[in-house]
Amino acid sequence: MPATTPSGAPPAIALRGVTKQFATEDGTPYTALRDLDITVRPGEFCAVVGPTGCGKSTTLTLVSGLDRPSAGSVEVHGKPVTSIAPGVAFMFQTDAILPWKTVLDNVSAGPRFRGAPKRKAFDDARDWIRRVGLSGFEGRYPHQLSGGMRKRVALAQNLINEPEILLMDEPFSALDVQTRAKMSGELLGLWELTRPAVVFVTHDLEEAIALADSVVVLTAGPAATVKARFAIDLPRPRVVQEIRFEPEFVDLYHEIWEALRAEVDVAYSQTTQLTGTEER
Ligand SMILES: Nc1ncnc2c1ncn2[C@@H]1O[C@H](COP(=O)(O)OP(=O)(O)OP(=O)(O)O)[C@@H](O)[C@H]1O
Repeated sequence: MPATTPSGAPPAIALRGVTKQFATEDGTPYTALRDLDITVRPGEFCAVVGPTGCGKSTTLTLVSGLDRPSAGSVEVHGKPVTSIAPGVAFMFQTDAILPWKTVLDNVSAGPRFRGAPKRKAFDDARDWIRRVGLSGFEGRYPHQLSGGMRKRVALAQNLINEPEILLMDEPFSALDVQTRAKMSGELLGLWELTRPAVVFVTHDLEEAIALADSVVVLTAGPAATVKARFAIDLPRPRVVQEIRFEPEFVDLYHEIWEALRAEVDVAYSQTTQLTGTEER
């Protein structure tokens, strides 16, 4: 695994030999991740797929600094992650926007927290609100918005801070299929503006291929690790809703699904065995 990118800069993200164990109720450790190696270049869009419960969210948590590995190293821009790192934004499955604040106040919260003058923070927030297509909704509260609109607020709230790294944990999974495809397309357009390195966790292989420069497939847990990494060399800019019909896309889908299917089968048989045991 290279220690630097071809430009000589360290990778945006480097997980090397990472193992993560959790304590269980009976005191025995549960090994969620084992010997995990993932590197992401500055500006790279990396999608992580794997069967349910394999450790995708745990991987993001380790990069964010919200938790520490049991063994191995996690580095951001060549520096060990010891706490929540500046320049790293995290977008979760559930909305993290504040219900008692307007769209404008939510989006300007980051710059204001960092001490930007109110006027500048509001001007920048209005710019980002426009970029995510919400001009005219500055004074609305989150409960007055649709799910897709709230995701747009969350995107603006993150991107206004111009993060160098954006961690996304199934950010659009709560949306209906059409809104989800639309949001994925919009995400790519917004990503092009500031080009953070992205780690995007998803269950949806089509979404992963449509968005990413690379797709990492994790094995089924326990002790999940990287099974394979695929380069997605489809040209950009991409039209997310249409790229899935391209022959190159279909070929990649078949190739990656072969790797993923075996792990999904393992995870599924583990769950059904567990269920069977419980029912006996
Ligand atoms: N704080 C914790 N304590 C104990 N076990 C945990 C903890 N966090 C995660 N785990 C376990 O680690 C494994 C990986 O969890 P994780 O949430 O990272 O998987 P995932 O791939 O994101 O799952 P999903 O696809 O269902 O969202 C699971 O078996 C989970 O139960």
